[in-house]
Amino acid sequence: MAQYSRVAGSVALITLQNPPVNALSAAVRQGIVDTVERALRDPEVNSVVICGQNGKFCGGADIKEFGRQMSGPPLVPMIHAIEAGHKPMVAAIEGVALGGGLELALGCHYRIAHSKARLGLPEVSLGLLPAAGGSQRLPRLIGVPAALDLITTGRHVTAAEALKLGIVDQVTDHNTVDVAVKFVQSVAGQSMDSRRLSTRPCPSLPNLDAVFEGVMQRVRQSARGAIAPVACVQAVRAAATLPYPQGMEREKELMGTLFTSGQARALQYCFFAQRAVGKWSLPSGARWDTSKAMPISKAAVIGLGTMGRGITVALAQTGVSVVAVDTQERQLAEAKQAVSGMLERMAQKRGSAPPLGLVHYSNNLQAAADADLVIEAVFEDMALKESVFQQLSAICKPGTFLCTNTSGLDVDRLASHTRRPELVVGMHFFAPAHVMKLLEVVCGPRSSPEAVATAMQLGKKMGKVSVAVGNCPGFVGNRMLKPYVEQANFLLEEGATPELVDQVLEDFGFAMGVFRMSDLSGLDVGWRIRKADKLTDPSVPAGQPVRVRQGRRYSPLADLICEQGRFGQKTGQGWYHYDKPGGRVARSDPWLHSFLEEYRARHGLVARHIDHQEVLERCLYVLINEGFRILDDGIAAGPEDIDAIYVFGYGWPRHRGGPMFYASMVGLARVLERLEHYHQAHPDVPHLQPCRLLRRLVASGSPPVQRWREVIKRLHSQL
Ligand SMILES: CCCCCC/C=C/CC(=O)SCCNC(=O)CCNC(=O)[C@H](O)C(C)(C)COP(=O)(O)OP(=O)(O)OC[C@H]1O[C@@H](n2cnc3c(N)ncnc32)[C@H](O)[C@@H]1OP(=O)(O)O
Repeated sequence: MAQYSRVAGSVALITLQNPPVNALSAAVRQGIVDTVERALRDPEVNSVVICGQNGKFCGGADIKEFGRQMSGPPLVPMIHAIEAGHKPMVAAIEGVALGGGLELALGCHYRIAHSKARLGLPEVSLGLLPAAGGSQRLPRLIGVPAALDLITTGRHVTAAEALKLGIVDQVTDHNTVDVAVKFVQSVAGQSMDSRRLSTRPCPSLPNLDAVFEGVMQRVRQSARGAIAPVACVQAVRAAATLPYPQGMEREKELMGTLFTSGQARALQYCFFAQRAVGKWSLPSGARWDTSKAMPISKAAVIGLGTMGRGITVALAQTGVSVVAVDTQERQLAEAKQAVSGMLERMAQKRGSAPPLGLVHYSNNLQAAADADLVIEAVFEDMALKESVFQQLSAICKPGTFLCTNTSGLDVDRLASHTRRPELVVGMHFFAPAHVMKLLEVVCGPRSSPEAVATAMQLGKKMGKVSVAVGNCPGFVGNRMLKPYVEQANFLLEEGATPELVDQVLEDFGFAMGVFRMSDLSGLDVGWRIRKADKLTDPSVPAGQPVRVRQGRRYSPLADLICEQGRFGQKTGQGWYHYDKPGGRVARSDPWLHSFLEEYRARHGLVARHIDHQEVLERCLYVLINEGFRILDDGIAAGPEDIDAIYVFGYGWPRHRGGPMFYASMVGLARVLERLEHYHQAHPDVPHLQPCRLLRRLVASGSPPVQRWREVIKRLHSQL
């Protein structure tokens, strides 16, 4: 809806009303059309201000309407009518002007923003482009390079940057509507001809072709197969090269392709999935909106390796005072330097002072005594972590939350080593912890609602997408990763190369294939875990083939690589070769290829041709199958939780929506059929056996992913 009122005698005030963000639903668009017509007709009105209710101008088109039959007046003629109007119209921008919201403002003759407002055209992150004239008006207003930047990245800009770029005419710290009303009165009666952006030429640019070619190349490289960023460049090119009406035609044509694409559906699903995981609830009754999160003003981080350092930085960035503890003097000294360096570099980028004073260092666990929350990030070793938890339990004040950054060990077992197991939760960060958006909050069976709520809220404050998950080996993300990596190793045994597997996964859209990723993370980490799981035991029982462990197929390839001291990037050799230890550029390694040949010969394996489809299906479907098991076991509340974990923590291409969404797009029956096929070919790989929940969903007609919870709800939940 849009409310019409008269202020200061002759100014029509149109207020968009659609909480929480005044999205341009059919009703709002109808309201705007009606009220603008009324203002233009009303002889008592000489100017118009458009604003949004509750301090928010407009969050753009109503994304919830996208999958449905469109109704109500379309945006393009609505904005055109505003621009063509003979009375001056000013957008009073508070809160946000995003997507269609900013396009509406660009149709106005002037824009005045509050200093705290954020503006942007984020359509690209929903798989779309600004198709209500935004791709044509913005370049005419601020020039091609700046418009390309905003439209292809979808980034939000502050009011200050918007003023610098020329998007807004004025920024105010006062009441924006009052300022806009005063302003519009001052221009009432003037000609608006020069203020209509559609009538302006795009500022000319030397080497136009070269600019677009360069941008297109960059965009294609970083888009990893996403089509919207490419269409955005094409639309801006139309603005730069065609008259406005033809440019609008091109914008419409490009949007037509995007709007119905699977990628747009996937990205819009991701938008809602990200919000859905914030509304967590546990079978214990604990919920996001009723469980009390405790304020955390002082935290302690124990163990200052890579993870501990990143977590310290992330906490300090949030304004939390941190005591960073490591009992090894050398590690402590190195950590001090590294943490300060990271804080300084980040502050320099932001143009603010680094929060160095918030971080204190100690070599004594006792320093954690008065912390509100402790995050243990010591070496991934159960005995060591148990000992740390035992000590923390004795040292810390009553009520201190004890969190572990373990990537997969039993949180409940750690809790049992404390006097207050209800205060223990997992906070599983992803490296680098100050950059990566994901946080798995692991709820043990005894974790209290307050402990979960506190960890979830702290994660949110740190800018993370926090997902509540249950306690099992590897939790959600790493549990699914295990069969994926295992399948990749089996493919090598059967004739594939790391280059082939990585290429297929990167073509799918992963930032890095599984082998390049393993080299980056360090191969020794998994080796240590397999040793702890007794999988690498050299004294395999007599007569037992070495490619079978614990009754199932096992590939010792990664162990053999580690035995050669090849731990990945850090040692300069792993699945690939690097020019030096710590080198980043992965090169094909002839040694590895001969090693694979010798390995196959030793085990009587004959290399066969493996096509891209098999690589993709075996790697992805086995991971998805484990996702179904996780849902069936009640370790994740819904498919959105798994998808958010994979998109924000594991480099799953966002335009594919996450593994569970992808499965629903492929078709559950097809995923089931292919898993059955591969399981038949590899009966000694239990992970390929289709999971019960997948069969159940197929039997119930393969409902869309948004309705899986109805089937899962009836199953046992461990969350
Ligand atoms: C050929 C056909 C032509 C069709 C033309 C279509 C044109 C499309 C152009 C567009 O405008 S696309 C939309 C562009 N806008 C956005 O991408 C903005 C999305 N929203 C946000 O980024 C954020 O929500 C926010 C506005 C910055 C607010 O962030 P905040 O953290 O304060 O709150 P949230 O938790 O994110 O959101 C609160 C609540 O509001 C819902 N919501 C937000 N934006 C929209 C929207 N544009 N449409 C519908 N709903 C929206 C969000 O889902 C939350 O809802 P919940 O139920 O409370 O979870």
